[in-house]
Amino acid sequence: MGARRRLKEGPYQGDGSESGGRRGKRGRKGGAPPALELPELTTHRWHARTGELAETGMSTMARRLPSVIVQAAGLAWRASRADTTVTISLNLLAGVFTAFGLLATTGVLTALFSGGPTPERVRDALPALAVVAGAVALRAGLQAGAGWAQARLEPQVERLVELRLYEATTAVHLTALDDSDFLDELKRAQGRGMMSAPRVVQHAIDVLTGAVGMVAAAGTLGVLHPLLLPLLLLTALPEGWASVRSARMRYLTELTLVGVARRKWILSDLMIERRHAAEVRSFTMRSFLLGEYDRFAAYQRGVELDLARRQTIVRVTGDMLKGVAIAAVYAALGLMLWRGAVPLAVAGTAVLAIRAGQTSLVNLVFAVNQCYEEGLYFGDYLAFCAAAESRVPRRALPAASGLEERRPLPDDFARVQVQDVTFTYPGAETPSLRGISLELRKGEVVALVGENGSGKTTLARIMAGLYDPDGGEVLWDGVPLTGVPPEDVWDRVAVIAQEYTHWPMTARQNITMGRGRPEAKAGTGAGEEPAVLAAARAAGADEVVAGLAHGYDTLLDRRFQGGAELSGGQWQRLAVARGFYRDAPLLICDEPTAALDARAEHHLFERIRTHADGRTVLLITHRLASVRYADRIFVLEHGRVTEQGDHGTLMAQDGLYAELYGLQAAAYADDPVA
Ligand SMILES: Nc1ncnc2c1ncn2[C@@H]1O[C@H](COP(=O)(O)OP(=O)(O)OP(=O)(O)O)[C@@H](O)[C@H]1O
Repeated sequence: MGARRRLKEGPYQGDGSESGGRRGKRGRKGGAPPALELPELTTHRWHARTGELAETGMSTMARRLPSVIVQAAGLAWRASRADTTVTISLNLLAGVFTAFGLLATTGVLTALFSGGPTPERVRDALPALAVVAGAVALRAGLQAGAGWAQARLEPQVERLVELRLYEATTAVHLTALDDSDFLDELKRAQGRGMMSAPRVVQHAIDVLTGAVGMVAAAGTLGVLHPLLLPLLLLTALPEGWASVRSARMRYLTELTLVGVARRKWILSDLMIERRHAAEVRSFTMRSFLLGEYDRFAAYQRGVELDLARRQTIVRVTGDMLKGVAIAAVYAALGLMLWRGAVPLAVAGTAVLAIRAGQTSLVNLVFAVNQCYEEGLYFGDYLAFCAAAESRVPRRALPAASGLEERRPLPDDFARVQVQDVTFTYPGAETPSLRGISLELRKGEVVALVGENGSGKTTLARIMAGLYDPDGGEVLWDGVPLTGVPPEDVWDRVAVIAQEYTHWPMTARQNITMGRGRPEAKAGTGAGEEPAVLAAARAAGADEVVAGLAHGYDTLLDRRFQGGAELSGGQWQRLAVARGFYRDAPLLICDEPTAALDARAEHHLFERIRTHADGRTVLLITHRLASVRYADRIFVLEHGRVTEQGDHGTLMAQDGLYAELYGLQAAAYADDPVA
């Protein structure tokens, strides 16, 4: 409530953050907007660049700019050599014609300002006028061609950077996605970083275009009279300063509002998404959510109004300085004319050249600023891609050397051995697995049981080749999983995961995911691929599909027209069918029945008990009645195997298993208390 009142009273009163206080004393260097009062947003790493930008002066920018331009050029070159070449060469040629046209203007003016009757003077000026017209037309054509090539470059650059990022994120070690720093860098790279790539290319080309225009105008002025060159700089500087400062203010404001925008986005998601709608109503969340949204929106509005005010001051100051500079330039030109230092025709051309050069210089300064800013974000993107690529397991790379000398992973196995496996999640203080050893023989059903957090899912993920153990090995007939490409392991393991994806695709694709055959037939059952039908029947998903409007072709996502929604248990039946469909020798079932009704659960465990068509099954479940038929049971406690054996042995041991089993059995007894 306190924070809310503060915001309502005036967004910038009382800055709670240290950086905001310091910046306030220094008078918000670089046009940075006031810092946020909301501690959860001020500390966010999204602001990492704010300070850097605020502190960066023009000289630092000029020093670092070449490397940004080289990166942009490299990116454009990789995206399309032809379009990059065309863009650069046409821009250079356009500059040549600009200078040519300006110089030809002197001829026109000389003819017009000479003595004699007017029709004669006009006639004399015609050849030079034709040259000017030709140069202007050619320059316009060249600029249009350059613009077209530049527009073609943009989507190609976007495609390149998107692909590079997603190639890395889908290949990195799964542990990277448990690392909060990595996730943070990923968000920055995927959002602002990726967006900056086409912009950095575009601004680098703008820098080139501005520089070429400048050189053309400056060259012309230099030819006309060397003193005219500084006059050009004098007129362009105030406007250049104003546009850079104003852009930087806007930029810093946007950056400071990123946290607010994210919060607003999360809140709007809560208020419009169907999946939250029921809880928003039943927990009477409406006024809370609207109030929170309004709080952030009010803050944003305040910051933006403040920006508009500060930008106007800068723009007016720039315009005033520009007026003074232009007056000084015309006074200087007048003086030179009066003294006879330049003829009238040359002074006329100089005015035109100064105007052209002024526009180019303003564009150039602006483009340099933009290029530098975008370059910072592009740097984030590049750094993330490099970091992500270094976290792709080396053995996953196509050219991984040394692997070919090792033994390949067998298609099937006689036994899988887990030897003294230890594992700690990144950033975790305690290990999740401590020296686990167990063995699975072909065709067995082996169960892992234990209380919440004992390490069952973690072990299953290591056996599925998703995590590499910190110590110890998982071996398939003596071949360590860490020595073969991970795809080879994933290909031979089917996982029915505890948390599975509701793939926003058809029912068929939800079953065949990753193994789907392109020729998979459409239809509602009769023409369906037998393996799909068998997997669906085994999981009870056939009943789910029978109730869908378009059978296996039904899209399972309500966000699309005609899309259907399933219940939790129906989704789980599809997830189980997906596991059964995948013809892999090892089937890992991690809590496969949590959402199933009693009949479906019984049916599924019956299937697993009969060894799921001869496969080896690793079963994780808290339903101990279903575990009693397993060939062997391993009990995990705090990441260690503390008991092992079949049901009878473990009951006789009277340890944790017997206790948990007894508790569940008692719940079904006629008189639980007895
Ligand atoms: N991504 C993760 N990052 C950090 N720690 C994790 C992560 N996933 C699990 N853990 C921790 O590892 C330990 C083992 O978790 P795991 O999911 O393997 O347990 P489990 O036996 O499968 O539990 P449950 O019966 O609740 O499914 C827990 O202490 C958990 O907090």
